[in-house]
Amino acid sequence: MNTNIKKNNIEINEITYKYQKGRCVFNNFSLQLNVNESTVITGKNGCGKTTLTKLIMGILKPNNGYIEIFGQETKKLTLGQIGEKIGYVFQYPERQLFSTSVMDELVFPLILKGYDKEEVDKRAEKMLKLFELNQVKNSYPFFLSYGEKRRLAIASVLMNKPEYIILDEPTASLDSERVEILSQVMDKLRAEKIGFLIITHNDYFMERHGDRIINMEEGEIISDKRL
Ligand SMILES: Nc1ncnc2c1ncn2[C@@H]1O[C@H](COP(=O)(O)OP(=O)(O)OP(=O)(O)O)[C@@H](O)[C@H]1O
Repeated sequence: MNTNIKKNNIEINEITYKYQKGRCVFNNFSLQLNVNESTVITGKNGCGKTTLTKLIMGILKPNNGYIEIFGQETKKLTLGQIGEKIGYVFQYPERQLFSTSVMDELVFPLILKGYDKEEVDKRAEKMLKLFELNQVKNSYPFFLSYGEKRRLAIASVLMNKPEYIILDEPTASLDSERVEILSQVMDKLRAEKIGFLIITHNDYFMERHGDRIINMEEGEIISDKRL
């Protein structure tokens, strides 16, 4: 295979996954995602969408088969190495917020990695403005509204400038105005050739952002089309 194609792919190859206390979610499941594209995955609750994203991020490990991101097998990478390349916005934003202020939530991970404080602060200020979080910048993330938490979760993932972004139900609890703000940020990222994997039930969002739309049912792909 051409190595360039491999490098631009997330390759999910014949994976089987069963939760310890649950049924088999995937049985011999394969899928290739082009990281320069925006792919939407949709499907009924419980069909395995979130499980798939967690498998790609290395949070869950397949029982059989393998997953490669940018030409490297995820089982040979640490969670941190995967997170450097792929930004993951959780379905429930409170699960990814851990700092004591909104500003810290944005800057702390990058400061820990040794980035220049001035540059990080500048990037954070841009995010606060973009996601309308300026007024709560000193608040404890735990006390934010659900919509604010979601916007903060997305902003903190973008701070890292990932090459690919997975968004699990990004429009849940955002009003239409804020869906539009998010859409415009995503348009800008697309212009910078950043691809997405978006899990959504929102038809408007799907059509606006999907180059490719995959419909799943019980751990299987039932349709896969390009818009
Ligand atoms: N920790 C877990 N332990 C056992 N079973 C689980 C666990 N998490 C999810 N499941 C089951 O695995 C299946 C797939 O769940 P998953 O959350 O991936 O679906 P989904 O398509 O993302 O659903 P939703 O749209 O509701 O988020 C479901 O039957 C679910 O009940």
